[in-house]
Amino acid sequence: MMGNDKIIVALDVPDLEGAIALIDKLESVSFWKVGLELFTSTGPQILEILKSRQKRIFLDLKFHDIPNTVAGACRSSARYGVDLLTIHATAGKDALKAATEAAQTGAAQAGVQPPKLIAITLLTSISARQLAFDLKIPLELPEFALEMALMAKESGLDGAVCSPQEVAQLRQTSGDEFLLVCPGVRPTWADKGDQKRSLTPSQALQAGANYLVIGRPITAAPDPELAWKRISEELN
Ligand SMILES: O=C(O)c1cc(=O)[nH]c(=O)n1[C@@H]1O[C@H](COP(=O)(O)O)[C@@H](O)[C@H]1O
Repeated sequence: MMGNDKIIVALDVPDLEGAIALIDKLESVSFWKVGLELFTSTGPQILEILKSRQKRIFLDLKFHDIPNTVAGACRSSARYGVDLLTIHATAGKDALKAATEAAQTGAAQAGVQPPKLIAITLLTSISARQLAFDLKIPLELPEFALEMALMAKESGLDGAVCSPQEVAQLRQTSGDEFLLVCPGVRPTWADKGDQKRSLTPSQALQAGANYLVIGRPITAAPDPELAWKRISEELN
């Protein structure tokens, strides 16, 4: 299958047992995302399990703190030898720069490849209305996402996380080398849940995403294998 190496499946489950069951069930998934729920529960043990199965890892801990603290977190994360790592762009330029350097340092200390550090532009669960009325950001949503991505790029990050609805514009502005990862992806037959700015997997890839992050449409499906197969087939 061609399309499915571009899909990162979100392992959003509460414990190690549930995670292992999914990894074993979805054998052909090669790239898994470990996020706040699972990592808080299991710690690095889940990373060891994924590595022992030769899987690629997106460690999505979405750091958002002062420069010194995010740098420390990125240094520690990079030692695990993960492939992708996230930080919020709104932590600011100094934090983004410190994080970039620290990720390199941590990886070098452990003798592993440094992760690609990518910035969250604007969470895909936020609507244009919420951006304006709750967060009081006086910019149009696409412009805000773009500004965050450009700041991340200027600060030396490898890429950004954005919704599929902004990815075409970000691709056009940030060039071919900048990694663009899109969560908030929904096949036509799946529930939107809390995602506000979604497109289908094939639309998101056509718009310029390097990777798609998909969780519940696969992991919460009555038959996760079937859902995974269906999505992979829709992409090919
Ligand atoms: O960093 C992320 O991966 C992320 C950023 C974002 O803006 N929106 C977003 O949904 N995510 C993650 O992507 C996954 C989406 O999961 P589903 O909505 O179940 O497909 C979750 O694990 C989120 O934590």
